[in-house]
Amino acid sequence: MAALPALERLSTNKTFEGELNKYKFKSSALGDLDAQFNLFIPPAAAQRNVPLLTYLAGLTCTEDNGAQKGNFLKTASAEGIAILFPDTSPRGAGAPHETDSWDFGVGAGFYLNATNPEYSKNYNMLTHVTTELPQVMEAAGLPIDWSRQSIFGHSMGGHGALTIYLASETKQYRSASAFSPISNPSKCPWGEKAFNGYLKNGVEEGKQFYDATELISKRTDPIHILIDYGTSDAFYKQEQLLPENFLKAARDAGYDEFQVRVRHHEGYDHSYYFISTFASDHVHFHANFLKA
Ligand SMILES: N[C@@H](CCC(=O)N[C@@H](CS)C(=O)NCC(=O)O)C(=O)O
Repeated sequence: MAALPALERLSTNKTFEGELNKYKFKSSALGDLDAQFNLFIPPAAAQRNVPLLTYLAGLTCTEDNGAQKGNFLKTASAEGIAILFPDTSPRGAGAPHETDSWDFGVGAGFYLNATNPEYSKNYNMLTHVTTELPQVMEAAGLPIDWSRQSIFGHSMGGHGALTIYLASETKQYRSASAFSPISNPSKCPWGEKAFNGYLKNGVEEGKQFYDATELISKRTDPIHILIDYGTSDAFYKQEQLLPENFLKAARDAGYDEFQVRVRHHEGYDHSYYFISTFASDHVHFHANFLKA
């Protein structure tokens, strides 16, 4: 196996008695392009390795949106949980149409591994997030307890968190949560565009491997999922999110509200004002499982 790439630390900021560090490394999952991520380390890491919560951001975002505007760090500091903030796509691949629109290509990797040969060298955010980042961080000796991981995200990142959690046969993550997730991507315009672009067999392939509503129908074991969305979310109204489809599939699969909780909130929209309002609920939710 090739040697793991070194991490270069680009910045460090003390915050809530912990540290937010930004790193860069050469990512083989993303076709040897430079990749960046932020990592919040809570003060408890001075005593012991700490659990890791991975936050996946939405369309047009980078590793900075969640770290700067999510309002997760105060609760993560108090709970003794690290948070990993990956980027949302490869940068600089030069793949066809990757900068033509904001909902495909750069800033819109959809947390899958592309099978269309035009994208498969670079657009492998699934491997980047679930395998490569943990390996690179572990090799760098960062103070993480790798047996304790959970995952959450927003919009496209909510789709990523739910699908990664539900598809995982290795049970890498103990719980998943999402703000305003794209919950049934094979039935909405954002998902159809992504699947038809990145995947050789288009929406059919997406439906099989990367659609939370489809995936939950195939699960029977205990799961832990929390979803929040706002009723004034313009993308919800445009039927890009379809959380009702996911809820119905979860109930049809026999999951009750203790295993799959979907909450709607009057008047809230799709923005980080919504996310930051419910941020601490999500970190506490994951703490229940990460610290069990
Ligand atoms: N650029 C889009 C909006 C994209 C958008 O709302 N992205 C969400 C994720 S789906 C986001 O988090 N944006 C970055 C931010 O609010 O910091 C538009 O013009 O409608």
